[in-house]
Amino acid sequence: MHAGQLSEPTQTHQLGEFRPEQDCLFVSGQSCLISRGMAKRFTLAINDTEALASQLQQQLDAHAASHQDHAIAFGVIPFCKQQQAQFIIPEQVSTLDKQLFAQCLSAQHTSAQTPNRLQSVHYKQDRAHFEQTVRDAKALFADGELDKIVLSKQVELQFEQPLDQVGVLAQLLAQSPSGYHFSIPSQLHDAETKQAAGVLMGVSPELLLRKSDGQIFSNPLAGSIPRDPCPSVEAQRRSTLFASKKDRYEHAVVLQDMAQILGPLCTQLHIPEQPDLLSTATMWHLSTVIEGTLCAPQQPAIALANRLHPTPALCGKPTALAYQHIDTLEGHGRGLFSGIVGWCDNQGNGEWVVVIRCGYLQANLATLFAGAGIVAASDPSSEWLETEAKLNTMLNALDVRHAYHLATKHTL
Ligand SMILES: C=C(O[C@H]1C=CC=C(C(=O)O)[C@@H]1O)C(=O)O
Repeated sequence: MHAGQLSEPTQTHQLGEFRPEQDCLFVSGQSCLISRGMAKRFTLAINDTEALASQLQQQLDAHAASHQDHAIAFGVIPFCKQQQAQFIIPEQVSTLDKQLFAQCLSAQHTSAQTPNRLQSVHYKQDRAHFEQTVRDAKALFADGELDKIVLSKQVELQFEQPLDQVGVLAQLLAQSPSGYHFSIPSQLHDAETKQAAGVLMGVSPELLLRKSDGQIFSNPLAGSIPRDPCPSVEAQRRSTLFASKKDRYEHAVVLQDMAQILGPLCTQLHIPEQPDLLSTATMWHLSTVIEGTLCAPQQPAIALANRLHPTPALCGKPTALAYQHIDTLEGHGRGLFSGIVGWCDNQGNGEWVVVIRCGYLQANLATLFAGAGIVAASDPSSEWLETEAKLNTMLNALDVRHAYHLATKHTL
């Protein structure tokens, strides 16, 4: 594997079956990093970045020494710094071309699978509650305490039969040609609590950090508008988003925070003055590509990513205060949602993206997550609609978008 980036795909032969409950997938650009089997599975505390980086290094070095190989770990770091990160060092890792992997997955999926039939929808936080939290947050802005807070909801979708996880992943690949697809076997909290196992699966549009040869890259997103099938409406939405002072502010707060953290760690840091627009299959976002050269090129990617996480794209500003308010306003833990997911190796390389546009899949249950950045100019109803639009990535992949909207008509 070349420093910090997924290497050119090396494997062109038949991949064999991908089993989401035990194999890991991380897609970046045209390459997929795919694991087979678990050599080691462990959790690590994340509230001390130095300790996290050195303990992970020990695990990777031990694996590399016993296998006379280069070692890679896949990991998920939760939103809350008091919880534990989950890591898997696989028995085998390969890189594969994305199109080829998508074809293998579709071929694997041709067996007579029944469609996912939605039985019920349960909001952990319904529309009235969510909009009230936005109003409560706005009162905090008025007091001058906060600049920004990200508020979120979780929706539980119960199905008649166990979910066809391979089918959901195949759909994510087919429907979202860009973005960072991931599928990681994980526990809802951490391996210690022996929670029912599940799979965290989705396609994140947001790169938190990639490290390559002492260079770092990040692509924070903040400020959003849903896409529209009609080209003229779509053009109007793009210009509305680009010109929106509220969205520009939401975005600027993220960049300021990242510049404060990365600036002292870099000999040069390039942050363009104006954002770009980035599209996913369902949303437009304000987007900025950040590039920097590290003062200490040997700093491991995991340490940099854990230092940046959570940015104000997922938490708020000031971070600690926003975090406290999220805890009370949302009223339920986020767990792995709005954490970070990615890979790292024993040479300090790695790539981490934020855990959004995803779901946690367990047997007949899919728990989906969506959040929205709230600033003083936010409108509660528009923010709710933004979170509904963000759910569409997973609703499309589960093939229940229509059924979901019928079931929740009264909330729109
Ligand atoms: C929290 C989410 O999106 C973040 C990433 C991009 C744009 C965002 C926004 O405009 O609010 C959010 O900060 C989500 O998709 O659940």
